[in-house]
Amino acid sequence: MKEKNPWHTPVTIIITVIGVIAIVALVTVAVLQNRPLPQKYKYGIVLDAGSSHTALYIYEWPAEKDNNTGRVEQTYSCKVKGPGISSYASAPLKAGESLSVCMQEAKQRVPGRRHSQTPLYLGATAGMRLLNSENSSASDKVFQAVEEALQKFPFSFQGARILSGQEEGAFGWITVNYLDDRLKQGLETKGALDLGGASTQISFVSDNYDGSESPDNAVTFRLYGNDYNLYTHSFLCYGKDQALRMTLAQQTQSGPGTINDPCFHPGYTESRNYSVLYDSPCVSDRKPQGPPANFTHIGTGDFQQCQEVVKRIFNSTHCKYSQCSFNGVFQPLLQGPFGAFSAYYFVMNFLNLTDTSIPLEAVREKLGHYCATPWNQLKQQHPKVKLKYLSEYCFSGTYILTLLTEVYNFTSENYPNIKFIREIKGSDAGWTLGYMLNLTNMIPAEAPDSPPLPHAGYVSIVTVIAILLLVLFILSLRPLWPLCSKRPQIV
Ligand SMILES: Nc1nc2c(ncn2[C@@H]2O[C@H](COP(=O)(O)OP(=O)(O)OP(=O)(O)O)[C@@H](O)[C@H]2O)c(=O)[nH]1
Repeated sequence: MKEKNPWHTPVTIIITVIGVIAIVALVTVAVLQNRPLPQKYKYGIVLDAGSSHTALYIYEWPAEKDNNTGRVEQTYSCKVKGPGISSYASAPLKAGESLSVCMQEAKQRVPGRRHSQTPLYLGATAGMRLLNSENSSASDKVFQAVEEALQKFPFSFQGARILSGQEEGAFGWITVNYLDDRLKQGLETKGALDLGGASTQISFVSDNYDGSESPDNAVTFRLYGNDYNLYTHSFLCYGKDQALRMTLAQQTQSGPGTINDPCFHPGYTESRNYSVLYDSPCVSDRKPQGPPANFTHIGTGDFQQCQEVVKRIFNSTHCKYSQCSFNGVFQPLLQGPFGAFSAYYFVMNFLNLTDTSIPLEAVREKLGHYCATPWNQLKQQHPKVKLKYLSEYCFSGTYILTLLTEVYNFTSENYPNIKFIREIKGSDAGWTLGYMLNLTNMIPAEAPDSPPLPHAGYVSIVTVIAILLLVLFILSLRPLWPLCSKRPQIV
């Protein structure tokens, strides 16, 4: 008689089939449930209303990562045609109109279904700070016009306001360190050096600064579980355009008809209007009495003399703190790497001086050579560069070098710690990203929970467990094995 194979009993077959189905179902559900969803994005728009011009930035981040950050990226930037909004004090409506081309572009770039949830911010910096201090009603009218213009767009407009110098410095520092992934990882931070048209900011963390000396320069943050005591200062009127006005004011104090300016190239001659030059709160109190309407601005192209003229706009005679940069402003010991952006980058990039491993002496020599280049020769060499920019690079380069080495006290040892940067990982260095991250609460105070397993890791673990279960299941049927392996006996 043929002995029945115990594997062929209906109960065993049913149990085996159910077990296999259960395991397959378990793996399938795990894989499907944890499959990465098609990415959905959110957007934010920030308008940087600077003294020299306005720029629009669009940022994008995966929708489900709101609170986890690390992934916000600039996807688009648009330079508004014309001057900064503070220049429209006498025709405020034009300030609003000037934004429309970039805003229309933003409307195209942000998907329509996201328009109403996309926050739109406008932050104004030193140009509006100066206008507000000089004529607050004119500044209010400019803001009113700008707000009315922005409200016409389908975004979620969150208001237009002037950033304080401290905010501008601190948000620039956040941007640089966020993009460098230094905050999330709790790494040593990078200082931020920002040179605008009307103000300049220096922000860094120093071990010898805890905010007790000169508390006005302190900003404290808790980001991703780490505490930071940031030193920051914004020098109003020390952006490169206003600094140029101040050096010209130094040289025209007695109201001459002609000035020989070492910061401009030999052969450069321009007629300038006294009223236009002194039409800024940075210099208006120094306007000479009864000057002629115009003066002739003649370049002599001498870097060393230019540096002497530039140095005169920094007052280092008084300091009530342990140490100061200038104008009696406290500055702790410089520490760590620095990112220098905005005009620092534009100017040093044009001058081919972004490589900070070049010894300072060689940088001075190069600048000396550049400043001495005749104006006509320079125009021929750079036919496509805006004449205003081209004429000012000698002054701007000298100003930057003087500010960094004579005022902030960078030396040959720590000058190489500076990196001149325009952008980091595709996002412009500047205050706008830090501002948006802050207003949208995208940088948590505490470190986010450790991330779950990556998808592939999760699937592998589930598969291994399923295989183990299958093996265990087979082993559990072991009592049937001897029967199964016994050769059927024929009686
Ligand atoms: N060479 C060059 N200079 C530029 C460029 N864009 C802006 N600048 C100049 O660089 C300086 C700083 O520009 P921004 O960083 O836009 O400064 P801003 O926001 O207008 O000024 P603040 O309100 O003081 O922050 C200004 O003098 C601008 O005229 C550029 O593409 N090339």
